[in-house]
Amino acid sequence: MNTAPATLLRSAAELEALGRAAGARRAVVMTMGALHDGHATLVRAARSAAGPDGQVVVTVFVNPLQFGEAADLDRYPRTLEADLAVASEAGADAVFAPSVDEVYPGGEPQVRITAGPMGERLEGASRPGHFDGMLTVVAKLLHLTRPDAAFFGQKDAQQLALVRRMVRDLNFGVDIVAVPTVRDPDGLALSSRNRFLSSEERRTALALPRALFAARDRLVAQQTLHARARALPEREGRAAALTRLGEARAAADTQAVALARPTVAPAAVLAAARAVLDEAAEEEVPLTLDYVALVDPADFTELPDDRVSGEAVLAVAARVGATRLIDNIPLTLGALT
Ligand SMILES: Nc1ncnc2c1ncn2[C@@H]1O[C@H](COP(=O)(O)OP(=O)(O)OP(=O)(O)O)[C@@H](O)[C@H]1O
Ligand SMILES: CC(C)(CO)[C@@H](O)C(=O)[O-]
Ligand code: BAL
Repeated sequence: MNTAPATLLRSAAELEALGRAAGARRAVVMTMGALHDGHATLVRAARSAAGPDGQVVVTVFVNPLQFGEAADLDRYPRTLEADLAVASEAGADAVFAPSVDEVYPGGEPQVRITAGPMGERLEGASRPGHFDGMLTVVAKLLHLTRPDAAFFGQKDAQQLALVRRMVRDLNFGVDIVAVPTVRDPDGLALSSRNRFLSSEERRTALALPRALFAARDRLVAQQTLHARARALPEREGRAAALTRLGEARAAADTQAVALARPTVAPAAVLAAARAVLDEAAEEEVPLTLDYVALVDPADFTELPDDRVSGEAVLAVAARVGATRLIDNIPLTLGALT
């Protein structure tokens, strides 16, 4: 791994001058700085995709266009020196950290990318204009860095889906690579905003991953039960099924339910998550739920209750104190294969 210090580039001209060897692949990781191990994981993935002869560029830019509340923009952590060290350690060759004037020399751009209907759902509904601002800067940074591949975290699942959609709809000709969410050992997804949480707030915030895991466990339990029920020979009656499974009488009824309804419906997955979130709303340091939704990963529309198979994302957003956090988990509905 390349642990030489990454070159700090402050302007588009410096980025242009970086150049690259003929045929060398360039991989880009876009960030708003305050780098943590989630970002480092993206950089390591980019490094291994680019290969030793390729080039990895990390961008660090707190994009005013994607912030609603001025306070959120003002207090966003800015830690460039530490970011350089993290990016270098993870294998970046260069860190492009332009000023706002460098990115928007003519002031706020008049022509922007519009995220469309997907940009108005969930995060888009809570942060109006956020996704237009995000896509506009991602488009600019793609033009400035001209990578073969760009790496994005699954933690910002709706952002990832929108970037994919923009690249497809507008023929950007770049590979978008998704990296799974990196979590602290207690389950909390790493996020630059976690540093604002007091220890009590952090305890409450753990309801986010707990809710997601409870929903996943509910789904898997039902899928497992159904798979076991299906595996029993048809001629065996319910009594024999009971003996085989070594379960109590109630289990036979559950089996009948499992067979009648082959998998968990969206409402049941959501109910498992909601139960955890409702409890957290009653804590002394409470969680204020913004949304919890089971959505289609392609367009972030909510799944109807009769959708019992296929890919899904369970997404949640909540405030704890003054900090707003998001998290999600990918799920596969339907019978175990
Ligand atoms: N825990 C994580 N696991 C994987 N990828 C992550 C994680 N946190 C952030 N990323 C990804 O890093 C990239 C840059 O994200 P960003 O700089 O906004 O960091 P962040 O920690 O999400 O900050 P915040 O949540 O406070 O905005 C995005 O593609 C994002 O999805
Ligand atoms: C992609 C991004 C760097 C654009 O500002 C930002 O939204 C982020 O850090 O996820
Ligand atoms: N992490 C996504 C960027 C934002 O919150 O503005």
